[in-house]
Amino acid sequence: MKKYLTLENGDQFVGTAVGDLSKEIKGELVFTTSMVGYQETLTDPSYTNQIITFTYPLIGNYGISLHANQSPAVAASAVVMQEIATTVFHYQSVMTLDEFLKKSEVPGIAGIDTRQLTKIIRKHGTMKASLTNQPLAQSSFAKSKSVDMVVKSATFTTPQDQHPDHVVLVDFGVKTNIVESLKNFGANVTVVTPEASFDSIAALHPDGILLSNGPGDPEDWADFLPVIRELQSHYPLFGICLGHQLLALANGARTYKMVFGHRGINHPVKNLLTNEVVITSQNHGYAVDIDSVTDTPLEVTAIEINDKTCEGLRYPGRPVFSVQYHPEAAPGPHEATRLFNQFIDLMHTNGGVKHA
Ligand SMILES: NC(=O)CC[C@H](N)C(=O)O
Repeated sequence: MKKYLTLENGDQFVGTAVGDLSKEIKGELVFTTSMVGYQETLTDPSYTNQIITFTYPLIGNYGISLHANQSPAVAASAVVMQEIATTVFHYQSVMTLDEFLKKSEVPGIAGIDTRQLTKIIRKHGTMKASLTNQPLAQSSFAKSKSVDMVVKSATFTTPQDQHPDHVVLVDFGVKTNIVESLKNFGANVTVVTPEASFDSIAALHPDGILLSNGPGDPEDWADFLPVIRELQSHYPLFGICLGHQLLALANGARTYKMVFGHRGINHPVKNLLTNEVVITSQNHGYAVDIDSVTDTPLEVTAIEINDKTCEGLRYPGRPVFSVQYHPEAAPGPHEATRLFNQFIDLMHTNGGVKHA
């Protein structure tokens, strides 16, 4: 069965339908250069409402495991591949990628020249696209908000340890491995939604606050910025990806939409304080305007080597910092995992008490 991928600029690709065969969708077309980790990528909530193109030519060859999901189901709207593996080899595999997509009711298209498609996205930038069962004579791409801001309403805690560091994690669409990484470093985690007020967070007696990753335009979260301003003056705070962008906005810096973003697992980031370079996992389409940080109380601590964009911030004099990349990886290299350690250390030094 054929499937049609139509881009906002009129370009059209024809391929084979995979996953949910009947479903037709629209979304923002992006590409990731990750060679592995398709299951983690597809279930990362930051990809909500996006159509993911994998630049790696063969996807699905080690199947789907019960342990790799970053959220309960596939979060991306659709997937574009050159070739989808039908024969799967891995001892933990419980189903094929095609079965996983079908189960998640997510459509896909295979047999696409993803190299040509990626060149188009790199030239014209990420754009809206649709996946349909019939060729589109003329596609209509209504102006819409970047994503529907649907976030989980559940608040959960991990079992109490004897002396746990208590992290309150504000969930804008968190990846499972951020919660797991905090737990691995001995923290007790309570997840709250961005509807939480400062008082309701303070009532949980946190030792530290984590602002999570999440989909969409950071400017859509303006209502939560006053809460961040209060949180950062009371608690150690760590922002990851969207959380980093929100920390910047809360302090008066600006964000902007990048041409095609950073999505991959080998982005080199230079720490400006130590001159050290780490290879990082990334998935973002917006960035903090590095020049706009100058007029804020924040300091830029890291840049992406290739395009010199802002990758890290800190608030001098306060135990508050953030990174644009994903230290929890999943998928990706584990070089930056120690940032969780740094966060735990800040909570210990600070003792979770008011620091302002
Ligand atoms: N991974 C994320 O948190 C992504 C942040 C934001 N939605 C962006 O695309 O820039």
